[in-house]
Amino acid sequence: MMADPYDDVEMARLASGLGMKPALTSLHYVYPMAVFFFYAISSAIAVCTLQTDKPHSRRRVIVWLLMFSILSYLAQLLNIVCRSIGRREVPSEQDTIISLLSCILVFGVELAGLTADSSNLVWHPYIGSFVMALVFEPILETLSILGRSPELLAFSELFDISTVAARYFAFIMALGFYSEGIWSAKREKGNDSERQSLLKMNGEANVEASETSATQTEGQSGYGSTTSGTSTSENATSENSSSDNSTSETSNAKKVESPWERRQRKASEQMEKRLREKGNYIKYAKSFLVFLPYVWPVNNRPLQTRIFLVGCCLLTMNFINFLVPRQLGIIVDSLNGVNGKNPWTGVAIFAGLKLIASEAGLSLLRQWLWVPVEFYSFEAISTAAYSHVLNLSSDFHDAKSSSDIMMAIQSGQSISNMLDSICFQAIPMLIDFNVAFIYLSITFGPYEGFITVATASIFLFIATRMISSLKTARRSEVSAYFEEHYVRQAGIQGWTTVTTFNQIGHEEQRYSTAVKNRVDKSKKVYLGYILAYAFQYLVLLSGLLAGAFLAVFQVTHSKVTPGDFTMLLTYWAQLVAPLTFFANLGKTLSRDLIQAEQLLEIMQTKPTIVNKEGALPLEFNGGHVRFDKVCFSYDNKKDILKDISFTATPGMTIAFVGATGAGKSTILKLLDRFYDVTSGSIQIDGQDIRDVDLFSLRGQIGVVPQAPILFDDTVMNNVRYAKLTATDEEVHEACKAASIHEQIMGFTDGYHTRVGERGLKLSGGELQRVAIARAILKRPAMVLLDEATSAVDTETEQKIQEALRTLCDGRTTFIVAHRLSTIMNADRIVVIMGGELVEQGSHEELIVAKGKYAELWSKQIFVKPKDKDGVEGDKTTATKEGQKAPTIVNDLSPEVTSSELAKVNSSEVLNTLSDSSSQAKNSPPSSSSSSSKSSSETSGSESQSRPSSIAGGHTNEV
Ligand SMILES: Nc1ncnc2c1ncn2[C@@H]1O[C@H](COP(=O)(O)OP(=O)(O)OP(=O)(O)O)[C@@H](O)[C@H]1O
Repeated sequence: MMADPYDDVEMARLASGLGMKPALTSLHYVYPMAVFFFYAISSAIAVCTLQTDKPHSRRRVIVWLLMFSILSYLAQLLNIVCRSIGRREVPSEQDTIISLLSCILVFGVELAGLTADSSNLVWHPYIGSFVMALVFEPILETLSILGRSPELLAFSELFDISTVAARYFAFIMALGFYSEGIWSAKREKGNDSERQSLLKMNGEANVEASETSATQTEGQSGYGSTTSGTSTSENATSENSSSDNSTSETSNAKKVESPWERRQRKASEQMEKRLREKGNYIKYAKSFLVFLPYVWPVNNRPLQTRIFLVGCCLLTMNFINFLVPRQLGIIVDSLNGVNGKNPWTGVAIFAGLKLIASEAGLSLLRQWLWVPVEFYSFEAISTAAYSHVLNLSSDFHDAKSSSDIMMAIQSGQSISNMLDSICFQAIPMLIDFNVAFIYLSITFGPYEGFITVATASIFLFIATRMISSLKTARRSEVSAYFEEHYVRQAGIQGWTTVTTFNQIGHEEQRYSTAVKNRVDKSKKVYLGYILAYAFQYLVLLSGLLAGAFLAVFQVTHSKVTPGDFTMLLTYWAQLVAPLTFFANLGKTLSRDLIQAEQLLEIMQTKPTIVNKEGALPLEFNGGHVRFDKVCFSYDNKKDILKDISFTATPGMTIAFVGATGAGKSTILKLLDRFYDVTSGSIQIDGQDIRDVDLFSLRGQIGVVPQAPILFDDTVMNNVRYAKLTATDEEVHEACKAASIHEQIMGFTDGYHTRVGERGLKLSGGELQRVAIARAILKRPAMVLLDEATSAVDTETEQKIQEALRTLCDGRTTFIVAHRLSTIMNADRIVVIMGGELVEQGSHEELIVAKGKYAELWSKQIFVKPKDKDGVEGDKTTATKEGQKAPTIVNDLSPEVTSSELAKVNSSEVLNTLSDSSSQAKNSPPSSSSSSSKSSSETSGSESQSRPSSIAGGHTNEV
């Protein structure tokens, strides 16, 4: 009679006789694990180092071959099951079954990776796995055959051997097709472009094209498209990435982009750009080390100790998470009398463990320890970001919208979030999961361990796929949400316009459409999530059922106790949270990363206007200002100022006249060092302003801007902003000097009246006088007035002129002005045209010179005197060349106008001044200084009848 071929004793004898059984068993476990680790690690490295491969023309065939290999493992498994059913016993080849199941899982994961729609797939993790299979499979099969007696070969063994051989062949074919695809790609590369375009008409090439277009479509979505690191890296280093980006920009340009979409797209593009620059994720992540001093409490021992204790709490929590289900099992066993333990003691221990694991136990302690650390990093990041932004220069603030900057500063929170996700959730959950896997494998055997890992893998795979499939829907929902927000905000902010134009109905309609759109999108996303969660829980349930069936089988065969079964169920319930968390981790991390990226960009921006090392404070000595061949460009492309040279002696008033956009305000900004000159230099009392301490320079200069901006605070605090230590009396005095005191006292709450956002509740004239009061309170050594009286009527202007007289008295003053009354009383008038200084001199000198200024001035005097009602003439006058002429407003009264006219016509004046006219036109710096000297002398003599050069009280004077 033939011996039972599957007699365990016989098998053990044969195998152990050959010493191969233990080796075979180990290899059964080692093989799938080795393939899995190789695949996981090499894929992770490929993602981190932004590796990509070109689209492979044989990908589809390789997918089919891999699918065949997976089926072959399944066939082997079925073979074992059938054999066991035939023998009416439980399969004894536990290691073989686990190995086959694991291979199905590992190669199944690879199959999913191969079929994922990514054209720039990195191939070496797959090819390496196939090679490993080619190495392991023959060894395993040989050991397995050697372990059997040759005479015992039955049909099932022959089937097994032929299945392995077929699979072996499939792996070889897969490698062959891979190499063939690489070679043909190389050959095609050598072909001319004409032939390549013809080839693209073929089926395979079309697949390639469609795959590429799929990637492009993903790239086109641009903003927020980096939820998966893989896709980011793929897009980032794709050969076509630049064209992708341009396509993306074109497509984005076509549709109207909301500010939110723009922000997201830019952040995403910025992240991709930096990734490309850095070359891999590791270097990219390293750039975030700039935040380390804000996150890690350097030199703060108490906080460092707290962090250490938090780490201990987390580890203890892991241990408790393991003890709780185990204790429940012990209680059940003690109730059943299995372990002979006292159930009361068991319950008391259980209660203690639950208390420690609860929100009132370790969790409370951990949070209590962590709160100061969390607030430390929040405080450190926020203040550092705010201070950094305030210290950045004008070029940065010109280029960024304030809302973008504010959003970026707030995103400091996302750095804490990222750390929180990784340190307090991801790492502890990973530990929990591994402990569960090991403990369940030990208690219930490797099948249970396999079920745990398989369920987790399938769950994570399905969850991440579902989340990414909902990405587009979610994105359009957020867009719709912001659209709704903008429509609502626009309606409320622009309420006056809406009401004035009688468009309330239109706005209501617009808003209801936006809300409906958002609700529709939200419903779609909501349903998607419900379905996704249902599916994920089905997977978990299947795993739980499989595990439970196995455990019940083992309980009924007395291999484990009912308590172990209870422990298993409790453990499973505990594992759901980590799995759900990991499924969402990629999404939350990439969102936080994009936000942190915005802050990183700002933190890496360096101010362009900085103090030179060892810069000394400005030594002010009267205020002798010299512009020496100053050239300037905002963008280093278009010249705004060209070779500007002039000097101002202490106490002099210089007025700048010129067409709008000529560069007048720019001159004032250069003087206050908001920007540095491109070439040439600006000196104050012989010191180059780039060499002196920036704050000491600005401390000496008082500015009254064209459109002053006030804080939404009281009048008192707004004026006091110029000198925070000023007393109420000093503020009152400054306001009196600015002729605004009486008006302020007339406000409902006097000096404690709030001025509204940006000073909205004040009139233009009030606003400018408050700004002048501020400048007076500062008591600057030099004054810059940028159209300080542009927004006011004549009466107010007179009051402002009085205020300015107080401010400018004895101080070197630079004025950008459009009013004749202001300009003609200046000691020096500088005419700027298209960024060039075309002439300079006093009013009389320029009239005699008959240049641009005289032309303009006479036009205003002759053609457009102020009418009786006080209506001003046109602000701009077109020149013959069609250019914008210097803007001067004739604000002189008819009486003054006629006396000025008489002055012009008086040959006496002309004769008197004709000598100096030659010096006026285009005077070089040296002559300019002499001219300025003569001017200052003139103004000095004039100042006897005119106390201050600027104010002078033109009505009296003329
Ligand atoms: N921050 C900036 N960035 C880039 N270009 C700028 C910036 N500020 C001004 N410009 C450009 O520089 C030129 C000169 O501007 P500036 O404000 O000095 O003119 P202006 O003579 O004072 O005009 P206006 O009389 O209208 O105030 C203009 O063409 C303007 O568009």
